[in-house]
Amino acid sequence: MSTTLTDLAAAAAGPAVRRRRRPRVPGGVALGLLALFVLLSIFGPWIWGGAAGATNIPDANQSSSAEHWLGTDDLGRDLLARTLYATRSSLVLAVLATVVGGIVGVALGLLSGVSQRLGRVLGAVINLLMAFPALLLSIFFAVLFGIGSVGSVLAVGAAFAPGFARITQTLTASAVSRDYVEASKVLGKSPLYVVLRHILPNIAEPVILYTTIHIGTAILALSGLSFLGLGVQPPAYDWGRLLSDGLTRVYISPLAAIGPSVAIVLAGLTFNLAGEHLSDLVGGRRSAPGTVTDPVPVAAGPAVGAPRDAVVPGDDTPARSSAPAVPVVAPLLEVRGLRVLYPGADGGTVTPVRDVSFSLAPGETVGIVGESGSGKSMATSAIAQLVEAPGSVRAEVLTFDGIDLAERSRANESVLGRSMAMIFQDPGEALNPAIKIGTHLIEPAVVHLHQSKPVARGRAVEALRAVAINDPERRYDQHQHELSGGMKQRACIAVGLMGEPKLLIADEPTTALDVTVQRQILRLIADVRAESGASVLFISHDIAVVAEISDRILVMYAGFVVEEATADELLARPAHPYTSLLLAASPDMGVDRSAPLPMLDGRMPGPDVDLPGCYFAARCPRADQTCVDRRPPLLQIGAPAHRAACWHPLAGTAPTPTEEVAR
Ligand SMILES: Nc1ncnc2c1ncn2[C@@H]1O[C@H](COP(=O)(O)OP(=O)(O)OP(=O)(O)O)[C@@H](O)[C@H]1O
Repeated sequence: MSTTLTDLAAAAAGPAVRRRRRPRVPGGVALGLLALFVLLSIFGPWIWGGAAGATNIPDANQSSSAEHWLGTDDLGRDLLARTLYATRSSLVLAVLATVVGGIVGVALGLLSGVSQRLGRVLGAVINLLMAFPALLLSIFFAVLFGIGSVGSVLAVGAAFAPGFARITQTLTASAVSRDYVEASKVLGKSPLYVVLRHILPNIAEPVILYTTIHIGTAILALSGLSFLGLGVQPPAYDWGRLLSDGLTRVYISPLAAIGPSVAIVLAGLTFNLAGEHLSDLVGGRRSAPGTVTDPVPVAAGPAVGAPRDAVVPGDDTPARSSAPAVPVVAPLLEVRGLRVLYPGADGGTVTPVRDVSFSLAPGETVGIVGESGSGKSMATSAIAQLVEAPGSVRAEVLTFDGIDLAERSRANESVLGRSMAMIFQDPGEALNPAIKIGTHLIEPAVVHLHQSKPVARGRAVEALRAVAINDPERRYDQHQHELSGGMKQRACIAVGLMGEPKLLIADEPTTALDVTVQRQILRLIADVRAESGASVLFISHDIAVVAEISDRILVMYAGFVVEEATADELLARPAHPYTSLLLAASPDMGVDRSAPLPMLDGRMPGPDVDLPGCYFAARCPRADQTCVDRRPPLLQIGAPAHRAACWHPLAGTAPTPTEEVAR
């Protein structure tokens, strides 16, 4: 009858994975019974207190009668009155024990969910404790904490804590991987803030449901302890104590034992059913998000008042900036020899990012393209300081807006939080569902620009308007589930505008959106760039999408930049065979659509593979022994801004070996 962790996780996840397995007792019955028990525990002692405590020796040990339905005890006290009176103590102790277990378990679960190392140790302890039945653990802890009400509450709480820790750990592990937690880290928030602000509100619902259900189990556990003489001690009593006393005279008056037994079973069932009903209600509520459709963006004009010359009226193509192809001013971002390393399974090292070097001028848009697993996201995570232990980031140079990102300091974190904004692939993941859109928006302004909330609110409404969200005042107070996918992504871009954005990192921002919305978002990013002057690092596996928005393009393969050129040059004269195959495989790039797409045979070497030569050699139609034996450096090929790492670049793009890129 108890609801399982899976049920709770399913309820938390939403209707898509929620299962209905059996006919349920109507929710109204469960809630009605719950209300009855609550009323009994409040008013019971007032109503039946006198009868429950009044001794009457001549009436002692009577069996059931019209006057005493459950009979009397050895002091002549009415057992029905005592059973009703004991509702308060039984329920209050059960609630206290569950709360104790909940607080301890949730704290342990949060700790193990946010710290991987601590998580492993705590996880082992939790697993060990979960191997024992809770009732057995309660008896063990009751002996440890001492006999009596306090000891039994602590014992049952301690026995429940592993279950709470397990569900919290599971929910936290899922919550910490959400993009809005990553975004919060970009803003430089402390782990405590992240836990309180982003994790706790999102796990609260299933944890509360779990608590409700466990009150029923706590009633059984505490009654069991009292029955065994380990719980409530005379003259105090609860249902377990009454059951224990009733059993001694079960042959005289069976109802003396049956009365408290029925109370225990009924109360236990009531809390379980009420928990299940709440769980259903939560699932039902989530199934009606009231999603609205994406509005057509503000006609042809730029969303944030971009200069008219940046946009051709009626043209839906995102405008490229007139920024120079090669940075001639001091770069905003300078990356040289960037590597990301993780410990491997066999004690070795895996290197998802092996060698990335590039620079980004103020106002410039650089696209990073490459097939899945080439290290695009990992490289930008390293730039945004989002690579966490056990991963480590190495770089010869890694500077942003004049600060050395290798130095972790509060001042640096503040610059990052203010000036760097991330736009993630799935806007639904990037916005915390428990927090209003407006709260997401004002955070960067309040935390990093120290603006007052009213000022930040004014700016937030303007930012929503700037990204073409209609009725921004109303949207400000809504939650993410009330917005369509395109609107959510617009809201995420608006969050980025709330600081002083100098760099927008957009990691596949259109992949999760449908095709028409994709183009609106691409255009919006181009407009935002034109208006704010921010640089953009735009990641996609789709070279056609990258080419539309970027001034320059980096092509990544197996953790290396294998080619770099202006967008026009790359499309017209790809030098690396891999780039050429990527272009040929993209149906949007003007290739003959009737011809079959060339397939890239073989697989990209994983981050655990260490090769002396070119990582593309095994799949390359032009490869020879030199490619297998020696790694090609990134060399200038033809045009000044065009570089490729290839011993045999494509015709018409002769290498210039003397101009090897300094690293
Ligand atoms: N925590 C991690 N530890 C070790 N390796 C990882 C970790 N996270 C990702 N990787 C590996 O790093 C490599 C690069 O991943 P990354 O996500 O940067 O690729 P990507 O080019 O962005 O791909 P996609 O387009 O699919 O997101 C992959 O092989 C991936 O398996």
